[in-house]
Amino acid sequence: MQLIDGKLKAAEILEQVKAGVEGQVKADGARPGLTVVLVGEDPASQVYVRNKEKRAEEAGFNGQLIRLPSTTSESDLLAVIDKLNTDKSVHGILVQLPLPEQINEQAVIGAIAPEKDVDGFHEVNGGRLLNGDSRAMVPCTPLGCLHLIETVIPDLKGMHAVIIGRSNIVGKPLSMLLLQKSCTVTITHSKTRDLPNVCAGADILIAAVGVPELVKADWVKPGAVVIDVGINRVARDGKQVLVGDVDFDAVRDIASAITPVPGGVGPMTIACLLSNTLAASR
Ligand SMILES: Nc1nc(=O)c2c([nH]1)NC[C@@H]1CN(c3ccc(C(=O)N[C@@H](CCC(=O)O)C(=O)O)cc3)C=[N+]21
Repeated sequence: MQLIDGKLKAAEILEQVKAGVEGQVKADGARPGLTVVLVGEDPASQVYVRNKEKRAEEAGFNGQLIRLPSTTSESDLLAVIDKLNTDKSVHGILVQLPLPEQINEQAVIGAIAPEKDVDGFHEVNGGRLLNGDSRAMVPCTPLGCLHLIETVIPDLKGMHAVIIGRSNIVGKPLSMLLLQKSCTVTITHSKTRDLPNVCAGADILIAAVGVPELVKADWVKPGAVVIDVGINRVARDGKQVLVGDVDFDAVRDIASAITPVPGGVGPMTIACLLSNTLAASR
């Protein structure tokens, strides 16, 4: 079994992005800028946002974090986004999800200028991805998954990819990326009948449901490539640990290659975010 090292691949991408950022600064004197908007104090969000800031700084971006109280109204948040949309020093805008319940997420995402939507969540970018339009800003986690898959399978033509999870941020966009690479794509979800058996037909199995260690050994075809998008905090022996959606210890000897959690898809998400931001600044 080959361990797919997301940390290493992410570091490679970040080196390239860093060089691109410096090139961009020399070319037009302006440093690419990423603004992250964090509403409320969700502890997991705080960790992610801090990681993003760190990586952005290392890669030479102008990073800005806007913290707003959890009581912020939708119209106040929309006003902040309006300002960022017209600010020429801001090339990428990321509004950390989830948002507090008084705020409509789709309305907020739809208010971001599509060319600054480095998450790729705006409906214009979703539509472009669906159409295979190269102007699409592609969501970071699916893009990171694709890069990791391509490190072990350079030519994806005709491969059967099975995705567990149909979310707007992972399952659906990833299905479009893999279809574009001429995979045969199956999207499964909570109502799928005989899920283990469907998964066992996969050459490439991607788990993105948020159920700790759902995927067991007999769900995996021998030699399959397994990508674990899950990040679940669970208690084990009185300690908090991170586990994925795949039962790693059971599956590792059946798969030909597998991503770990942590150190797999997570670091790739951040690397792709910064690569999207560099592209936005161009
Ligand atoms: N608008 C928006 N865009 C996002 O991209 C977005 C978001 N909202 N909300 C939350 C999720 C989650 N997310 C992660 C990114 C990196 C790691 C990551 O680097 N994880 C490390 C471990 C981190 C740890 O130790 O907790 C790893 O897997 O190795 C995890 C999770 C981005 N998200």
